[in-house]
Amino acid sequence: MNGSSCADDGFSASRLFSQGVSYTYDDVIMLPGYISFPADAVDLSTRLSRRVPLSIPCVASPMDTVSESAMAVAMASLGGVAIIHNNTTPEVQSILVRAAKSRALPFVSNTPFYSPRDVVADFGEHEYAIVTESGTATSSLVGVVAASDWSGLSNKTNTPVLEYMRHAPKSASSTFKFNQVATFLESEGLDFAPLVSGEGEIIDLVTTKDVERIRSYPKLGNPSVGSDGKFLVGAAIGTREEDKERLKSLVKEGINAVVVDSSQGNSTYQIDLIKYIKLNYPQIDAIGGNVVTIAQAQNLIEAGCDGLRVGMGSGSICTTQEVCAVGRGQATAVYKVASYAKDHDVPVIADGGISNSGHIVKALALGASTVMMGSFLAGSHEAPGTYEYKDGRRVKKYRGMGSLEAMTKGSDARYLGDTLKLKVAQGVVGAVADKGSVLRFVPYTMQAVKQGFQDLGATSIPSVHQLLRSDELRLEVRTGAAQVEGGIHGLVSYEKKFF
Ligand SMILES: NC(=O)C1=CN([C@@H]2O[C@H](COP(=O)(O)OP(=O)(O)OC[C@H]3O[C@@H](n4cnc5c(N)ncnc54)[C@H](O)[C@@H]3O)[C@@H](O)[C@H]2O)C=CC1
Ligand SMILES: O=c1[nH]c(=O)c2[nH+]cn([C@@H]3O[C@H](COP(=O)(O)O)[C@@H](O)[C@H]3O)c2[nH]1
Ligand SMILES: [K+]
Repeated sequence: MNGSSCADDGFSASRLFSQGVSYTYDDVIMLPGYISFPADAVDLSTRLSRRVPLSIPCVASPMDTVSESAMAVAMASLGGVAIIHNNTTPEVQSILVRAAKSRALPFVSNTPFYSPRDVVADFGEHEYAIVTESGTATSSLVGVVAASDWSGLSNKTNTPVLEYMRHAPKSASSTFKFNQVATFLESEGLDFAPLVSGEGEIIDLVTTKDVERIRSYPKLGNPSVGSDGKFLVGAAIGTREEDKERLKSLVKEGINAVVVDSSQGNSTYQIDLIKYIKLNYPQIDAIGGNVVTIAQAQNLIEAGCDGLRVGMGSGSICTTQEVCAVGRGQATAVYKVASYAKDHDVPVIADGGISNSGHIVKALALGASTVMMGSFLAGSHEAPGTYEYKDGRRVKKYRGMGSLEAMTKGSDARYLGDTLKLKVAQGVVGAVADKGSVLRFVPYTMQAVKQGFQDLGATSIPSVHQLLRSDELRLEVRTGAAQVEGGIHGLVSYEKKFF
């Protein structure tokens, strides 16, 4: 044979990933395809698991510095989903799910509640407080206090709320969508309004500032809403006997999917639990993991899982590969597991190691249906915790769930009093830079992913999977020098702005 053909250019994934080398996203590069459509024509809709559709392939990781109620409502508003972490009591985790499920707007204000008889010692950073008969969300609304009302008091330590609150404020329905709330505040000429549910529970307080903030972000697409008409919310559980009780209360709160959280999912504990979930809660999608091999995936799929979480040691805070010498390069892991899972109609979540939009394009092109992110979302406005300053930079704490600090946190008996008497960490505690709101940077990230798909010649996630399976997708390994060349290099200084 003379000359070269297209089939000689680059490698198919099946060939590239069968040479005994563990590759990660940065090791590989994809060769461009043919463009016959605009980037905006790319459709990123997908599935988290067998029966949970999403309009964007983004999942917030079940970590206590990433996914609580505010992340859940923001991700669902964007068309993604968050998995509420389980590093807390079942009661608190259920409250976090309920708070997300009860909202229809992409924010949670954490406005405090007081009774009229209370004396406010410190208003903190809050702008408003809600006053109800008994000081709880479920008793009747009597007023609202603004921080300015409180700060103007001459005798703060002796004045009950009743004496300076604003009486009987007009409230809006907690089921109002963003535009309805905006119209309501405008037409009533209000600066704020409590949001009240049909059952009379006070869900939150919305202000014109919130409306302006949300308006300044890119327009929201199709939100993730379940058959109950509420935001899609997932939750994580462990594999202990007591996790069955935890699951029971999470199901009561209406979770749409449960993630069985473990670094090594191929265990008798997880297999038994997945079977238990499928038997007792057939309506809930059960996501198993983590796995990085076909054999692990096979066992969890046989147990009945509806989704698979792929990644071991690839996370930014992970030390598993260092500590246990077990894991796999993330590109290889995603490709191998997805190649097997697709034959069983089980979507794959590429978990960990995502630090830019290119990694998301690669994960999806290698067979994943979604990506799960920790550090990428942790510095956001919606992540739990408050901002601090480190060396002049605004940062938020981000920690591994296998870090000593997370393992010994408060009430969780998962590790305390365990058979494992000597605790060894598999994660670290760190901090990530302030990234602003996920409502702003996730849409830009998705636009970048669409541009990557356009370059590949794929109009959707199923279509990029088709390119992969037909061997039309061509890849190569990048040498160290090629990786340097692919990054920013040779400049005396530069400013990197993503959007
Ligand atoms: N994706 C990754 O690479 C990694 C993730 N992590 C995260 O850290 C956290 C902790 O992970 P793991 O330590 O793997 O948690 P785990 O709960 O799966 O395992 C902890 C220990 O308990 C044992 N165990 C679990 N269920 C049991 C049962 N019913 N009876 C007796 N023993 C049982 C396990 O075999 C293991 O020794 C998770 O949030 C996980 O996602 C940790 C390390 C790596
Ligand atoms: O080895 C580990 N030790 C840990 O303490 C730990 N905590 C989380 N994870 C996993 O990392 C994922 C998030 O990774 P990224 O920050 O890279 O998105 C998460 O989604 C998890 O899969 C851990 N892995
Ligand atoms: K790592």
